[in-house]
Order: sequence, then structure tokens, then C-alpha cells
Amino acid sequence: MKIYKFGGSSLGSAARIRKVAAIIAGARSEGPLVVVVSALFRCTDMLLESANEACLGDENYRKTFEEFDALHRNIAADLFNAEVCSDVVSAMSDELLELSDLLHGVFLLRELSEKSTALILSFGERLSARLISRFLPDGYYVDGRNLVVTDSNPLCARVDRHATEKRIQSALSSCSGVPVVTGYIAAAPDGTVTTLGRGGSDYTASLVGASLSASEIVIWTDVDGFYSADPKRVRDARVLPYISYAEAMELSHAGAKILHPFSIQPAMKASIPVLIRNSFNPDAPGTRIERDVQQEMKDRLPVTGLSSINKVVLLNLAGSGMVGVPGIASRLFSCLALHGINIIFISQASSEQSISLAINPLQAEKAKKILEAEFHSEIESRLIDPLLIRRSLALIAVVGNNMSGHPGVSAQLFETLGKNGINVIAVAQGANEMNISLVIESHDEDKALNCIHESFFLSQRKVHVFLAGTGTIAKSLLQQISGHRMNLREEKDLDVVVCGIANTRMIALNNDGIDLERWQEELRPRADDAGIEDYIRLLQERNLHNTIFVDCTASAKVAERYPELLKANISVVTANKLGMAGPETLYREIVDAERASNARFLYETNVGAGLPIINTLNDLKNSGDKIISIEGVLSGTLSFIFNELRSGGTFSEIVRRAKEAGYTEPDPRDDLSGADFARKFLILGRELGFSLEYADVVCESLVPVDCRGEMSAEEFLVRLRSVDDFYAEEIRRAALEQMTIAYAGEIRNGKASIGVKRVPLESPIAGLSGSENMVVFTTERYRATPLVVRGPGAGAEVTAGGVFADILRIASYLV
Ligand SMILES: NC(=O)C1=CN([C@@H]2O[C@H](COP(=O)(O)OP(=O)(O)OC[C@H]3O[C@@H](n4cnc5c(N)ncnc54)[C@H](OP(=O)(O)O)[C@@H]3O)[C@@H](O)[C@H]2O)C=CC1
Ligand SMILES: N[C@@H](CC=O)C(=O)O
Repeated sequence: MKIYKFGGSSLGSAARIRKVAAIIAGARSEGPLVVVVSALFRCTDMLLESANEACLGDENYRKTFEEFDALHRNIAADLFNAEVCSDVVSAMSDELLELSDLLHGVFLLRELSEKSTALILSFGERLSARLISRFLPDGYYVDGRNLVVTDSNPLCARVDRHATEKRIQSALSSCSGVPVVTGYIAAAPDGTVTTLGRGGSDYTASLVGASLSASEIVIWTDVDGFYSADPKRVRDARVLPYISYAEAMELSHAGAKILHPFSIQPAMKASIPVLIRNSFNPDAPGTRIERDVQQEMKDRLPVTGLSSINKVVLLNLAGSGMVGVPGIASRLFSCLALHGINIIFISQASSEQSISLAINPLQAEKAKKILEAEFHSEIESRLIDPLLIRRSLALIAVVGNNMSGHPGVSAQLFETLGKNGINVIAVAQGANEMNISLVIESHDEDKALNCIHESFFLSQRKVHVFLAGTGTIAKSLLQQISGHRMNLREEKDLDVVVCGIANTRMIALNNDGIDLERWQEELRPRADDAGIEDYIRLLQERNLHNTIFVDCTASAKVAERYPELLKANISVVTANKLGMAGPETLYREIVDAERASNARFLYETNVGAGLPIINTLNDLKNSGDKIISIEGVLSGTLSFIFNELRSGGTFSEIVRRAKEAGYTEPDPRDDLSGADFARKFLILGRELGFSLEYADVVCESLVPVDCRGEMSAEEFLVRLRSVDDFYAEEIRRAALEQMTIAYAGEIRNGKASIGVKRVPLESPIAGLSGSENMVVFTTERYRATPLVVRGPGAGAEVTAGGVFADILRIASYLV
């Protein structure tokens, strides 16, 4: 014998009911079957709505009732021929009339007790079972009120298992045909209608299955099975082929809505497998819930799935007078139980100074009053503090049989949450080690679910990138991410998802990732006054896990926001030097914010574009070497200019080419003035531990005096022709002495200076070509032969590559 339970989503229309009948016919050919049904799709909600409206004196209750009434009549008209239909409708009419009278009574009295609510709600299942039993060739109606015996709690009744089993066995053991049992509804011994709580039809199915020793209980629903997390919250959640009874119980108690939390227990006790299957996709294998016997279950990762309860409140009973006093916990739990308050979560530290309880927010005020009364004298005498209630919280359960005895699961869990800036307010784990429950702020719920899901390899790991700037470097970066994304997915199990792109005028946002093949088309105009603050607000509102802000602007305003981002635990990668080379106060703020947060700040491209200069310096420093001096050429543009001058080009023309090649700053005067080079030296000087401001770098400007005012880049390049002859002559004269000229600098003893220098033709600097940079580290370890880093120090491709590498460094830290 099998038990098939169909939820409301499977019973939404005549067409759906026909599909259900086909599923039943298939099973019937294999052996006896009992069907349990919920109310038709949305009907329980309609009944509740109508009852509430009636109670408020809102005449709309009739309209809602009529909608409910019409839905059943229309489905009957569609399912049956005229003769049968009139038969079915007349059977249903008696019940619909009774329901209408009841609602009218509520309307007149303006009173809706839990008892009358249960009675009104019972019509949903009663009418759906009437329709379906009649539609099945050998179906017959069985009223769950005659089978399931409960206490008299109307809306969430406790089942008397013994009495229920006897009734089910006597009614259904030797049934012929297909009994169609109303799920969800039950009755107290005095005949009062009760219900088993929302989703209680699953429980009915499990009770029926256990009482009849069924071979399996199949819960037919509208999804493919039990997911590793709620797919509405975790897009990459996947169907679990197997889970154990214990896991299913833990997950459904902690919010997984797919199964009524009580429904596992009867099946588990009778060792009956429970299958979750999709009536919309009957070919899908679904999820099998049974004892932990399958090898697949034993071989699984430690965490099987996650679930969450969206709204809980935390009650905190605390006080020094609780320490070592037996009976406090007993009084706490007993008085809440006495008043029917369900405790979802309990946490107590070994100090015994406080006990935290999570409960349903609807019961919070009642619970507070009860506890204040219970502990009145202790609160008066200050042995216990006034009761604290924290609201807007969510509970997350991380569940897996294989977590037990597997060291490192909680470490990984808390590390993941910490790196994403998610504060854990309370924690509980039972000694069976298969459920770690956490209470967090509810606005972090989705973020927490997603990062935990990825961290335990339940889905592909992701970083979410928000890019500022769409210029030379940003374009190249987007091209590189787009080109390499598939490889990263396949080889590193990492997805770099670009969720935001903004410049000063346009913006594109998409949590699922902007299409990088056509990102320009996704850009939309921004409001005139929307600055970088607005972009940061939007990205913070999204609150995605593993978020990295990437700055490819040359804007000081953007750089000023780094501390705020880091404090919000958002990592930053920047090509923009105006943070680390900004005023020392900003530099300190950034460094301090990074230290205080769990986020990372990487800026390797600030010096030498894609060359590993900052990392090399830090490696030397961190491994205890002493830096004596740093010398070299750190401007790609200036290097290019002097390298090209040696080959005979004209100064202004070479600057134009440097700009076209993407070597220059947005304003090339930032290169020619030495400002960009000076910023790099400032950054290196600060890395060395010197307290420096920009003005401390002695810097020679190559910008002619008449080119220093406001002017367009084009006008500047034209005016620059005035110095062409001068530099041609300088190069010629130097060559006569086997020398050349270059723009280079040195940091020594905390002093930094840069400028034009004559260098011998055979020197390494004269050997540079293109936009090459060269940094010479003379250190205690590298004294005789200094350590040299050399290579292209400017250009879109290498810079974007460096930014991308920083993103990946942060990704490997985060995920
Ligand atoms: N070129 C190179 O080799 C290297 C460059 N860098 C650094 O990379 C950065 C980018 O350079 P590059 O791509 O050449 O510059 P571009 O001038 O080509 O692009 C700058 C981008 O930043 C945008 N922007 C400016 N201010 C803001 C703001 N407040 N909010 C959002 N977007 C803003 C601009 O938008 P809009 O178009 O609307 O003005 C533009 O899209 C610079 O800081 C540079 O120093 C670092 C190493 C090497
Ligand atoms: N404009 C810069 C680019 C790298 O920072 C340079 O020329 O070096």
C-alpha cells in the first residue's frame, strides 16, 4: 500500500486534477493506494480571508466566499458531464450553504474564535476531497475528522496517535477502491473540528501511512524535491536526492516549508520512506527521505542543507542572580509551555548568566508579560535584569548528518559569516551535532544563506563585483572577466559575477550578473545628482555576499568612500591611486578600516600597473628584510616618452601616442608633471612606514608653464609642441657623452625625489623600452645584487590584469 498526498498547488484547476488522476491511475496499477488531499490551490487562504473580513464587518467577505464557491462549481463543471456534475454540485451545495451560514454568523457577531476558524477552514479539504473522490473511477470520500483524533486546540491540535491509529486501521485497512482522505482536518474526542496547522495534510498522510504500514508515502507538490535551501532565496539551491528523516525534520522545523515539521515522525517510527515529488514534473526522481542507509548519504559533504525562519524574536533572560540557581530554566520553560508559547531556539552559555530563546514574533508580547510576571520578584530585587526583546531577527539552521564528528564545520561556518560582515547574535548546537542554528539580523538572511550554501560546496562559489568607471582600464577589465569567466567556473569553481557598473552618467545593476558581452547596452542614465554615494547605497542595499567594490576611476571622491566600504565589510580593489596617495588622514583611515574589518583592500596596480611591486615590498618587509633604498622608473608614460625620444620621435607626438596607447592618466599632465610618479613613490614610502604627504616628494614637472591652466587635452597636446626642440636637443647632447635622459627617482632615508636625470647609455634605465617600469630594491639581503622588478608599467591590458588578479586574490580569501 502506498499513500499519495497532493498539495493545493497540484489541485489548482480541472486540468491539474486530471494530471493528478493520471498519476493516481499509474500507481493504482501497481497496488492499493490511499490518497490524501489538501484544499484546492489558495482555498485555505480564501477561507481565512473571508472569515477575517466577516469578523471585521467587511461585506467583502461575501465576494471572497463567492470566489471560493465559484471555483469549486467551475471545476466540477469542467471535470464532469452534466448528470454527474449536478450530483456533485448538489453534494457540495449542502456544504457551501453551511459555510455561507457560518460566515454570515461571524459577520453578524463580529466574532471569530479559533474554534470557528478551524470549522470554517475545514471546508477547503472537505470540498476538494468531494471533487477528487468523485473524479477518480473508484474513489470514495473519507473525512479526516473521523480518522484523526486530537486534543481540543483548534488550530494546531496535538494528535492522539494511539486513537488515530486504531481509527485509521479500522476505516482503511481493508478498503477497496481509492479512499480520498481530507488532509489537515481532524476532530477532538467531543467531535469539535480541529486542524493540524498549516501544511498539516502532510502530517495526515504520514499518520495514515504509519497506521497502515504503507510501503511509501509520496508527498506530491509543485517543486522537484527537497532543496538544499529555499530556491527563492538561494538561486543555486539544488534538489537533494536523499536525506535522512532526522535531516528532514531539522530542516522543516527550521522553516523549510516543503514538509510539515510533524509529518516525518510517524513515518520514521514505522520506517516508511517519504518521497517528495513534483506533480508538474512526475518524471523527476524527487527526494527520498529515509534512514541514513544509502551509501550516497554516507559519502556526502558534512552539510546537507539550510533552512531559515524569516521572522523570530529573541527573548533574553539575564542576570547575575541566575548563576548556580537551580530551577530558573525549569520555571522559564514551564511557564511558557503553560501558556502555549512555542520555543524555536534555546541558547545558554556555561556562565548561566543568561538564557536566550527565539519565538514567533506574534507571541512576543504575551511571552514578555508572562515572564515578567513569573520573575517579578527577581527583577524587583535586581537578581534578574529587565527582560530584553530583540526583534527583526532571522534563524538559520545548518543541517547535515555528516557534520557529526567532522571538525571544522563550525569554524568554516563562522569564518564565512564573519568575512561577509554578518553578526551572529546567538548560536545553538545540540550534542547530535547535526544542526547548528544561528540567530542573525533578518536583513542579512539571504546573504547568510547564500554564503553558507557556497561555502559548503552546495553550489558554485561566487564573488559579486561592483565596478566604478567605464574608461580604458574598466573596459579592458570587463573584457578579461568575460573572456576568462568560463575557465574560472570550470577550473576554480568560482564565478565572478559583475552586478554593477557605473560612471558619472550611467549605471547598470543586476544581482544575477550583467551580460558582459553587451554591458554598454545595459547602462541606464543616472539622476543628475546621483554621485558615488548613491551607487554605494544601492550596492549596500543589495547586501549580496562576497561583494567586491572595484574602483577604475581617477576620482578622489570615489577614493574617499573606501573606509566606509571597508567598515561595511565590503572588500575593495582599486587602480585609483587617490586613496593610498591621498592626504595622510585618508590613507590612515583606509588602513585602519581594513584592519578593523573582515574585508580586504588591494591596490597592487597603484604602483607599476600589473607588476608585483607592492606585494614584493611587503614580502620583503614582512619576512624581516630592511629596505635601504628604492630606485627606479615608475611612470609608464614618462618611460615611454624618453625611450621613444632616443629613437628620434618628437616630444608632443610621443605624448599623444602614450595617451592613445592608454598609458597616461585621464589627464596626461598628471604624468608629465610627475604627479602620478610622485603618488607611486608616496605609496611606497608609506608602505615603508614613513609618514609622508604628497608635498614631501620632491618632484620635477615637465609641464610647460603655459600648459598648466584649464584646457582640453587636445589643446594641451598642441601647446606641448613648444618643447619638442628642447627635448630633441637634450637627447642629442646627452648622446654625445654616451648618456641619455630619463625620468627616475629614489627613496632613501625617508626622503623621496623624482626628476629628469642623465644616465649612461649602458645603464639598465637606458635599456628600458616602451612603457617599461623598473624598481630596484636595495635591502640588507639584496645589497650586493639588488632585487629588480621590471616590465610594462602602464597600459589597459596589464593594469586590468592586475586589477583582475587582485579580485581573484580577494575571492580566494572570501570563498
Ligand atoms: N592607464 C594605466 O596604465 C593605469 C591606470 N591606472 C589608474 O586607473 C584608473 C582609471 O584610468 P582610466 O581607465 O585610464 O581612466 P578613464 O578616464 O578612461 O576612465 C575613468 C572612468 O571613471 C569614471 N568616473 C570618474 N569619476 C567617477 C565617479 N565619481 N563615479 C563613477 N565613475 C567615475 C569616468 O566616468 P565618466 O566617463 O562618466 O567621466 C570614467 O568612466 C586611474 O585612476 C588610473 O590612475 C592605474 C595603473 C595603470
Ligand atoms: N599613467 C600611469 C599609468 C600607471 O599608473 C603611468 O604612465 O605610469
